[in-house]
Amino acid sequence: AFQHRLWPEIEKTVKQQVAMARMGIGDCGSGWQLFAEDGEMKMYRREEEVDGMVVDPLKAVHVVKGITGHEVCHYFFSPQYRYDWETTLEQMTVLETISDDTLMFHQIHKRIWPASQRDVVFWSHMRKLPNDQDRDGPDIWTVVNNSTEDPDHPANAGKCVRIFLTVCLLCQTRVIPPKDGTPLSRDNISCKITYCSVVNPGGWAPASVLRAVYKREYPKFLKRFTAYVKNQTKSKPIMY
Ligand SMILES: CCCCCc1ccc(-c2ccc(S(=O)(=O)CCO)cc2)cc1CCc1ccccn1
Repeated sequence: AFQHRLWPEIEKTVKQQVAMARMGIGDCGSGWQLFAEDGEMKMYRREEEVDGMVVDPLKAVHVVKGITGHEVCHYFFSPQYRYDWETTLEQMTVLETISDDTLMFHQIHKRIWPASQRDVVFWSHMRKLPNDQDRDGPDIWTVVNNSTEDPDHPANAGKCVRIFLTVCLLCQTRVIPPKDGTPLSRDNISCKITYCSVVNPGGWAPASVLRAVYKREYPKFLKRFTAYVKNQTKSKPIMY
């Protein structure tokens, strides 16, 4: 098939991000600190600064009943649903359809006082991965979003400060077949979600402001997004 100019970068980044997402939190010596918890959802961050800017890596793990990894990735990847669950989104444009599982986006996020407004250009790729741990286990699905350049949307040309991010959503479906051999229902499935992100906020923003924004926005985002997927799928056939 025709190779898009971004394909080598996409391949490399997906493999790298999936490997990192699969790594556990490890013991507390690994620098991961739990900063938010809500039921099955646990959010960790590492405090890191680059040139005095906060670029704290974030890793969230969540287990949600009644949905599959394919469904979670479908609603995360597909542009037509994004305004429904991404509350900080002011504008989203699909810049290029690279393939049916790879898109390029420009997003302008709502301004968060006192920092200046941010925007981001990134490619987004959705992929099913073989479950190499458990051969006959359900597949693993992932979406990787990674900042990229677009000549028509140069960084910091307008009112927004350009941010740079790498995001990996990794989903592992779990099926517990009913004892009595009845057909599978949503009561017998759950999805283990790992969400990893590293965001460079671009222009300078006070560390206290950034950390407060992330502490407030990330738990809200993951809870709202997963509740959205449950609600969208509850009366639809299971998409494995
Ligand atoms: C002063 C604030 C500077 C940071 C603002 C910022 C930075 C990045 C992002 C963001 C977060 C998740 C993605 S994604 O996972 O790819 C999904 C597609 O939208 C893309 C962009 C957003 C926001 C705005 C605040 C904020 C922080 C977290 C979570 C949600 N909102």
